[in-house]
Amino acid sequence: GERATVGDTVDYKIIGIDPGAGLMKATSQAMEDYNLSDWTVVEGSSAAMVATLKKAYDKKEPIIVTGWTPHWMFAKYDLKYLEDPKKSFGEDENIHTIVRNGLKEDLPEAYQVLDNFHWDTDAMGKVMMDITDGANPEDAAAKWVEENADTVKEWTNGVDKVKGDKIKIGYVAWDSEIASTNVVGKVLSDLGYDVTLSQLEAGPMWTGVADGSLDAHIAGWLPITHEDYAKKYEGKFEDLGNNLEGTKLGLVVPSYMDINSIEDLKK
Ligand SMILES: C[SH](C)CC(=O)O
Repeated sequence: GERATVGDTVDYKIIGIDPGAGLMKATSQAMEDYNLSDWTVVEGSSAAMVATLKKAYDKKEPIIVTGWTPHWMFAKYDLKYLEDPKKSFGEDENIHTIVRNGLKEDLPEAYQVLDNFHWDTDAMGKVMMDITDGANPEDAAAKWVEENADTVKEWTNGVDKVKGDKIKIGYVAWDSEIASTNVVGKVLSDLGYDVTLSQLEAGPMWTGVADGSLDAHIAGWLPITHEDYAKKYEGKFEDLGNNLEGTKLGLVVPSYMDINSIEDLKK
């Protein structure tokens, strides 16, 4: 019979992550832009997506997932982004530090550290790799902080220690944000804060900073990925700028698949 189409080989499914992620919004945009009406994007979680990827990859089976950089999966598996000629996934972006209004007055030392916090995809990648290799996030963060004292010093230089002030930082269980939030949490607790890291979905994370129930999150994928959240809460948070540059979103496949563009899904 005729050659199976790409869709046939993956049951017309793209393995996605949590529905609140901007990546999922961009993926449905891509479904529209490339007329992939007979495809479905499976909602789940970042952890479920990588588990499904591993299962297929270990058996060299076809699979298409929603992916992003930085992510440890690119170091662990031989993967490639499908080209996105219609730019449904936008361009490279940055991750911003988002804090509640009033934080500067209430917790000036934490505000200063959050404003100074900045690192790169290599640094984040190290922490992510340790976590995926079995370390618990707190230990992986403590190890990185110990091994990168000079970088941490840039963030805390001239900032006074505090005596147990409480601070609550929200994050979504994306591998990148599990890493960054545990590193910042460790630095703040070394400064004397009583730190709570609160795992939420993306919407409630933004809502929490806007209504003041969270002091901050360092998971602001902007300008496009989280534009809906940033617009919805405009004026109700302070954007302290980039804590990491050069992120990317898209559809990701193992290199053993002979497709290279989202256009190829039409076949
Ligand atoms: C999944 S990326 C870490 C962020 C997002 O898509 O909202």
